[in-house]
Amino acid sequence: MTPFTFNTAPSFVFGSGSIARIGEIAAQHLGPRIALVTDAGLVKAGLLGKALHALEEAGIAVDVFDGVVADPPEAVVLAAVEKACAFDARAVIGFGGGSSIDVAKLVALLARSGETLAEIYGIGVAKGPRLPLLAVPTTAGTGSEVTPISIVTTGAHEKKGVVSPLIIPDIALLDPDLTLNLPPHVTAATGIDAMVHAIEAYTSTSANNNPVSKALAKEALHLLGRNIERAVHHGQDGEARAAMLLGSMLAGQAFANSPVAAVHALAYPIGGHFGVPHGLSNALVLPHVLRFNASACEVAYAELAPHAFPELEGRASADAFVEALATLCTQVGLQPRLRDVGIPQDALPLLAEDAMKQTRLLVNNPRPLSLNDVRAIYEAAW
Ligand SMILES: NC(=O)c1ccc[n+]([C@@H]2O[C@H](COP(=O)([O-])OP(=O)(O)OC[C@H]3O[C@@H](n4cnc5c(N)ncnc54)[C@H](O)[C@@H]3O)[C@@H](O)[C@H]2O)c1
Ligand SMILES: [Fe+2]
Repeated sequence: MTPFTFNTAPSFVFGSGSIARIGEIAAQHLGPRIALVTDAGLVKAGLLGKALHALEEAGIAVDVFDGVVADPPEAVVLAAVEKACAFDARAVIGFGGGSSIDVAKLVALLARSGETLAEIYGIGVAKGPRLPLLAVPTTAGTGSEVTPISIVTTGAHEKKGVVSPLIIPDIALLDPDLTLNLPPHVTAATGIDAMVHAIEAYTSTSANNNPVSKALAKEALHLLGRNIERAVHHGQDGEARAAMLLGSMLAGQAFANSPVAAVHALAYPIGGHFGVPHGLSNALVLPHVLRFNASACEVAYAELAPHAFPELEGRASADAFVEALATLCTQVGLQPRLRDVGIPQDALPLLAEDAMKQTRLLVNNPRPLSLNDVRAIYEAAW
């Protein structure tokens, strides 16, 4: 067996109602002075109330930064770091979707290490140390609570990653109740993102693709594929929400160690230039990238098919898997074409050029892509 390394968050707490334990957990692991990073939508939705109450009960001083926006730009990260430093925070909580958790990771790092954001982009560049960090996901999508990744949008509309084991949270607190009121469209987009993490981790050509990631990817698809429609159409279904949250975390663990590839490389420019949510960006290119990859993934896609789609048991093939995914994206209400989200056809060459800059992801794709291939995929997706 090929040697490999597997890193994940050292501890996580999972369960309905577990947010009530945040005070006790923070007191034990984070200490009495915490910067909490979130977005205003979550505050408005009243999602923070229980957590803040529990933290207060535990005698913890909390400074809330609620300025995170989707696909967070650099300025938001810098503002959050500044606020945490002014408060003299000794630990950080990221509370929200991938955007809030990604910003929190960088706050924990930059507020302690003195490094600048500009100098830590890339794989394994950050030096640390960082402040203790707890992640509380409120979407079932990115798996950011267990990944070594933080994605930031630069001034040039490019989505850049800070990738380092240093920013894997110390603890993740996963309470599916927090996701019960997630709107259907966000549930759908984030759920498809999680499925893409599992698929791309499974077929990643990374030298560190490994049997643990593969096992996690299959289990993740099992949970996500069987529950995404229920979660979208019956948002208050606690069992479906729990399965989605667990599935997204398992997919996160999988791709944290066997990194994602061309679906993400082609999705990022869509988010960077047109503000299309990350999961929807993935869904828009997913069937087209997988059709391109299919000749190199006949076996792998056929292996995954019955995990995500029980109806494909006994008649699984790469083609059936790809078409079932395309159908699923429309069944959960996601727009099928780039034109449906307002992307003009003359923007496709720019998107293709930017996608080619995502070399850290493209190197993991099971079939190599040229600029012409990427253009053709965007054309097919338009
Ligand atoms: N770090 C990683 O490993 C990783 C992996 C994939 C994607 N990402 C990044 O994560 C970001 C996307 O994160 P996301 O898809 O979780 O979305 P998000 O954090 O951008 O949130 C999307 C929207 O959903 C709302 N929302 C979140 N939780 C809610 C809830 N429980 N109830 C009601 N509304 C809620 C938010 O207020 C926001 O408006 C992108 O920047 C993407 O590039 C990171
Ligand atoms: Fe993703």
